[in-house]
Amino acid sequence: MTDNTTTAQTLTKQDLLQVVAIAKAAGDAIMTVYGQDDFSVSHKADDSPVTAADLAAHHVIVAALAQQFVGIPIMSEEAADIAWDVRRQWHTYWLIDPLDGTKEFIKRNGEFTVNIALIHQGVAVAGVVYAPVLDTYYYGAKHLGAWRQQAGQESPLLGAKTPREIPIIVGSRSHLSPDMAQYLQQFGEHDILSIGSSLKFCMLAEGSADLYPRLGPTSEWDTAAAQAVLESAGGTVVCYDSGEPLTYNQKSDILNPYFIATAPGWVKQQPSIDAY
Ligand SMILES: Nc1ncnc2c1ncn2[C@@H]1O[C@H](COP(=O)(O)O)[C@@H](OP(=O)(O)O)[C@H]1O
Ligand SMILES: [Mg+2]
Repeated sequence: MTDNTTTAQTLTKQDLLQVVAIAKAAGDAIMTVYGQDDFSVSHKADDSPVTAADLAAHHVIVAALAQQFVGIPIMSEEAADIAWDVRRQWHTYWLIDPLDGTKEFIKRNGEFTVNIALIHQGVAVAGVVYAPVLDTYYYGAKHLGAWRQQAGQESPLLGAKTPREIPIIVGSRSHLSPDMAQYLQQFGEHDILSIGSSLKFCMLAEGSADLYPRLGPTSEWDTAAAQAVLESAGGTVVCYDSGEPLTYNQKSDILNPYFIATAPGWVKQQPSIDAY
């Protein structure tokens, strides 16, 4: 695919694997910084941390996407100052978070990801999530399906085989909101797993967790790629207030509303009669 007539509908599996290769190149750039004894951390205007790794990955991705998918606009967390009047005209664009989970990167716990999403008419239609330390790729497109690749082996993402008796709920390692505890009261017995970055969506897609309620702030680039993967695997991501799918580029504000992500096949268990 080499021209700007490309739309989400014509993205092929080969195109998707090209984006996987771009994510790998960005991951390599991140790992060069990760391997250094000391790297400096600065803070952006919103006080979120940024490192040389975020910027290196950003440059790798932007250069490669611009070369391989000519004419498709790009928005990155590290180059987000694009006027709403400009980007509201975009029907198709790349939305990237070169390093999601910067706090986890700084803590060196491996729970960070490279995220590249293709947005078409407000919908995250394709995405690649790469966790370099875990050597794991998650990728998918709505019209193609979703896959995980580990140690060079690709397998389809299908969620959990049967609903679990005790659901596994995932939350942020670094940003657990007070609203979350209240929300969780509606569930009976459940297990909670904390993990950084967009890996939470991927855990739903691969069936290692069931529910990801995000009752706290995220930006559109934090969620787009992983939402595309999860929905391509059969899961859902809906706004907490409206129950409508989480969308992109529909408002000038880049912050997402609260949302609930569910694994493929998730069915909320009704409280058993013993609970009364
Ligand atoms: N107050 C806030 N406003 C906007 N985004 C926030 C935020 N607090 C956390 N986030 C987002 O949450 C992401 C990390 O998610 P998690 O806590 O699930 O690991 C961060 O991504 P970055 O690491 O790319 O900055 C950041 O964008
Ligand atoms: Mg992020």
